[in-house]
Amino acid sequence: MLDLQQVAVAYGGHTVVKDVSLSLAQGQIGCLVGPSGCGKTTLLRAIAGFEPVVCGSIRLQRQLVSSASEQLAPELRQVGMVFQDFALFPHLNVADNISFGLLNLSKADKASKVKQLLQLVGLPELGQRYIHQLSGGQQQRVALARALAPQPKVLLLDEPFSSLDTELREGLAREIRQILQQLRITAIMVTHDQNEAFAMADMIGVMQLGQLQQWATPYELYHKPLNRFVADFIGRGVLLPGTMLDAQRVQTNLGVFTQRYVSNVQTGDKVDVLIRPDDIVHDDASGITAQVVEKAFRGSHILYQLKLHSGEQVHCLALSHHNHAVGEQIGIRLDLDHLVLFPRLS
Ligand SMILES: Nc1ncnc2c1ncn2[C@@H]1O[C@H](COP(=O)(O)OP(=O)(O)OP(=O)(O)O)[C@@H](O)[C@H]1O
Repeated sequence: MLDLQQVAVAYGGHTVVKDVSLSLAQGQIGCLVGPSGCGKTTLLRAIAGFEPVVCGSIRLQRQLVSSASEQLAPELRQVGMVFQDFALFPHLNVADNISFGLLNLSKADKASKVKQLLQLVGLPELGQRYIHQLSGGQQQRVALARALAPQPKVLLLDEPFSSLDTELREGLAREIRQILQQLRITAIMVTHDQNEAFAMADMIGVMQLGQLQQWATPYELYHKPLNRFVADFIGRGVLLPGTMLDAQRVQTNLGVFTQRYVSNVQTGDKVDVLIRPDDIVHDDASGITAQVVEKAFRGSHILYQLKLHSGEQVHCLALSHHNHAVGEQIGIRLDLDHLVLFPRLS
């Protein structure tokens, strides 16, 4: 449906997006994450047709829309956009904002379409309100309805929730996912927030310095990061030093761990083992202890930052009735479902 092959985009001869290949099937939602300046918005703008590609190709429903020699104008791509600042018209009411892009429709058809869209985004009563009379979350729903009105082939969302409260974001991301799934709209969203990406995406792309490091399902990305950058970027992972005892067992300061599959490592190799907060279980009966350095209450859980006796620090997600003070030693054990290892960079 949406297919990018080896896309490169440059500003004034300086390449800021390099060799990006990804694809989404009809109705799938993709998210792009990565540090500031890594090229996420530029890639989105290239898909929309606002930036030309210097290499590679972009296809929408098999139609070539961008290549080094061809460039379909943005207005001919049938791409919808939702922006961070909503970009709604303050002098128009909600209904008129939504119907703004609906050309060639009778007044009655426009009204019926607007009614249907307001229903879809959960604002059936608010058509006559002005934008300043809406909350941030409601404004973003209107922006979504406006982008969906012309029935775009693909919807692009550029940090659509970043000006909203944290508590609102994840809920709205899930809700918008349901709306898009209901319509089987293919969408791609840029975000800074991993939780938002996890709530929204079928596929997530992690970008670094203009390159796509991994394009995978949220599960795969979390559990099988392809490289250190992805492991480090996604999900509060810590890389704990270890030494391979043989091709499957690794010795660390938290004990010996066995991997089910033989990977590309040999006896004696120095490696780093990826440890996520949910891999470390708080266990009073364990002989291994660590000191609480910091704690963050998360309602049902507490996220502890712990210092091992060797000095390394790890995170531990414990049930919140296990409430310990900073400075206390607590028992821990490692409960790893599978090992993610990277050869140590010396
Ligand atoms: N119009 C422009 N002209 C020149 N360089 C630009 C332009 N827009 C962006 N850049 C540069 O291109 C690179 C990628 O920018 P881009 O906005 O795509 O990153 P991003 O990942 O979306 O960042 P952020 O998360 O901060 O929004 C950056 O180095 C940026 O400075």
